Amino acid sequence: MTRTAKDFFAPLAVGAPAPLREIPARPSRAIHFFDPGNEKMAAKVPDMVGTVDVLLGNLEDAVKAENKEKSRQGLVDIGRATDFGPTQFWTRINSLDSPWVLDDLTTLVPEIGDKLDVIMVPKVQGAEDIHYVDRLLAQLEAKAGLTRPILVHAILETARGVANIEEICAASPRMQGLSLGPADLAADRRMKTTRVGGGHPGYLVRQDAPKVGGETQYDAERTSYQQDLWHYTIARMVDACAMHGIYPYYGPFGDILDTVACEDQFRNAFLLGCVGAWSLHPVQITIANKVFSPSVEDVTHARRVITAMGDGTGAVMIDGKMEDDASVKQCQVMVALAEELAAIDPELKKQYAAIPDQVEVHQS
Ligand SMILES: CC(=O)SCCNC(=O)CCNC(=O)[C@H](O)C(C)(C)COP(=O)(O)OP(=O)(O)OC[C@H]1O[C@@H](n2cnc3c(N)ncnc32)[C@H](O)[C@@H]1OP(=O)(O)O
Ligand SMILES: O=CC(=O)O
Ligand SMILES: [Mg+2]
Repeated sequence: MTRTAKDFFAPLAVGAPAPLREIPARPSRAIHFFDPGNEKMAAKVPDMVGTVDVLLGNLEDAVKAENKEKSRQGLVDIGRATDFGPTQFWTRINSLDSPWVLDDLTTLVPEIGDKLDVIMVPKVQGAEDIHYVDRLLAQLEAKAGLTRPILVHAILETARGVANIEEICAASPRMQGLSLGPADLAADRRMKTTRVGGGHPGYLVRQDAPKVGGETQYDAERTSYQQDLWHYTIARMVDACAMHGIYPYYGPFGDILDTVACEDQFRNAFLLGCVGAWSLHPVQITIANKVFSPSVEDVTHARRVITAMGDGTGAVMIDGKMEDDASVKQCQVMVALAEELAAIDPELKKQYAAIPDQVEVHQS
């Protein structure tokens, strides 16, 4: 028999901390990946605290098999030595079918479980994977005497994971969010690409061939438009996360030097409802912080609409556009995010604080 609603919020091991009833909305515009076993990267971590919303010590793909233990120990050392202040501290453990994951969890929880906010689980296929991690974490938390539950984030990077997205989101009160993993997902789906995220010049639609004198000119110059390979999956992920009160993220963008296309990909995700993206290189932190913070123009407009709409019902005209109960709700989302970010980002706080409140409206 499945667990009842009441059981859902009971700890899965005697002495484990009580599950959270709501996942806190903490800023996480960039989830910055570093290899804790790479001395050069690890040395930069203390100075990155406060400059990025999430620092994630990666133990999975991108860490060579022969370095798995070194990276795990590096993460323990960093976790013990670092005061993370306002920055969240996450890790990505090895996949559940790997020989390393059990040692990842049984080492990290007792050693630095009090510092870890979220554990990212790769290649999640269905609810059974989350149930396994959920119970094991409860046992380890109880043994370690932790007082706050470690949250779980799943990477959506298999076709089965996408098909089971709803049950994954609903599998545990620990579920914090989902990230799109476009590289593994492309391989698992047998997509014919060789990239880590981003678009593809071959995935396009072309303008119809023009007709001249009744003859269709198939050889004529025609405009073509590159399409977004990831639109379907991101949109699905956003809906599933919103429905379950957890947070969606775009994942990696592997073309580090193409900061322009990275910004576009991140912005598409932001507009569709994602709260952040992965950063693989320090240059991508700046991009994510910019893109996933509402612009001053958007916050200015949102505040004007909220002020004009009073109790939030009815319809008004602002700058020639109709605003009503539905658009004011979008504006509330924008302003709530701006306030949340202003609380941790002094520069944004200054920019948003300078926005005037006056608005001219015509009541309809
Ligand atoms: C599909 C997936 O699973 S994606 C997630 C897994 N992948 C990752 O986590 C990749 C993380 N990033 C990296 O490994 C590296 O950034 C690479 C390999 C992409 C590029 O590394 P480099 O060639 O060293 O980049 P570059 O020369 O520009 O680095 C400049 C400096 O930034 C440092 N740096 C690079 N990436 C990072 C990082 N993610 N975090 C902290 N420091 C970094 C470098 O060590 C270097 O330091 P130095 O100035 O002291 O020499
Ligand atoms: O882990 C991320 C991916 O794209 O694969
Ligand atoms: Mg992957």
